[in-house]
Amino acid sequence: MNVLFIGGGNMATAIIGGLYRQPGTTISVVEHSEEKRDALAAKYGVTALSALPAALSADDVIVLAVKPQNLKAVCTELAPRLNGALLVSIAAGVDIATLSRWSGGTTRIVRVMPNTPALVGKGVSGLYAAADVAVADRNAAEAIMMAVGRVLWVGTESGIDDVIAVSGSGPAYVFHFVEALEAVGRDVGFDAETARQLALETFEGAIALLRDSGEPAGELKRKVMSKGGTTERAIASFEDDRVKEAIVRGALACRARAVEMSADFSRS
Ligand SMILES: NC(=O)C1=CN([C@@H]2O[C@H](COP(=O)(O)OP(=O)(O)OC[C@H]3O[C@@H](n4cnc5c(N)ncnc54)[C@H](OP(=O)(O)O)[C@@H]3O)[C@@H](O)[C@H]2O)C=CC1
Ligand SMILES: O=C(O)[C@@H]1CCC=N1
Repeated sequence: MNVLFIGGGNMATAIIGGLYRQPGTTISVVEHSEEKRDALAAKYGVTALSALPAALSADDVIVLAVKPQNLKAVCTELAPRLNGALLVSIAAGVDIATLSRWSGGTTRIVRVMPNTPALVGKGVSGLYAAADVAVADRNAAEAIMMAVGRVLWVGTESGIDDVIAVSGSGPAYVFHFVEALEAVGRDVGFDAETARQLALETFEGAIALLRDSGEPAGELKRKVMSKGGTTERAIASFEDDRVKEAIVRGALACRARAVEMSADFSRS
């Protein structure tokens, strides 16, 4: 499979970091920044280009990995040289109908919503394709994302917005929480490295326990909360501050932004 990434930033790097180990996959990247091109070529042995190739072929898979606001320009430039290549868009907030219109009317499009843990092979991606997209094209998009983690197909395009709210943007929510836990560690007197290790081991251990035990998070939470003890006081404070509700509101605001972006781009 020949995979051409357009945009070699955070998310493309995360996917390439897993994909480059796959036998039978040739990876090229078109990226503006010379520094990023050099880094990608040196680290992953990919072909790094400063401009789009003159012509593509129907066997190529093009991964659109630029920011949504750069996507119209990229698609417009791609349209005359696409020659039926498959488009895989990882952009948030740009619908297939809009991508198709910008790309000269092609319908060979799969939308994917990955997340950055792809870089360490622990990504999770939501995928969506319209009913008329061939099984071979779905399989190609799925194979790319399976190289960097788990995949989940959603049955409607709005399902991609649902995936963004939970797992696409989700790593940032977790990092936000880790930042707070590290800050507590430092505030009570640990050095920065110790505070970081305590926070990370706590997250890793808690996730491992969730997976291994199969018990719901609420049940495991209750097992930490000794009656009249310390955790009970912490959780009561979180509840007073409506922390859970704030996280839900934030994730729904994330989803609403994806919907808003899709509406805006559909008019451009
Ligand atoms: N980051 C994440 O966690 C996730 C991101 N996504 C999606 O992935 C896409 C990329 O996001 P992310 O990787 O974070 O963004 P980045 O800004 O890190 O990467 C995009 C890269 O593309 C370059 N670029 C812009 N226009 C062109 C062009 N015409 N040709 C070649 N290169 C170009 C940019 O260069 P320059 O900066 O010079 O413009 C930049 O290096 C977005 O659409 C986002 O919605 C999806 C899921 C998760
Ligand atoms: O913040 C964003 O718009 C992108 C999409 C999902 C994660 N990052």
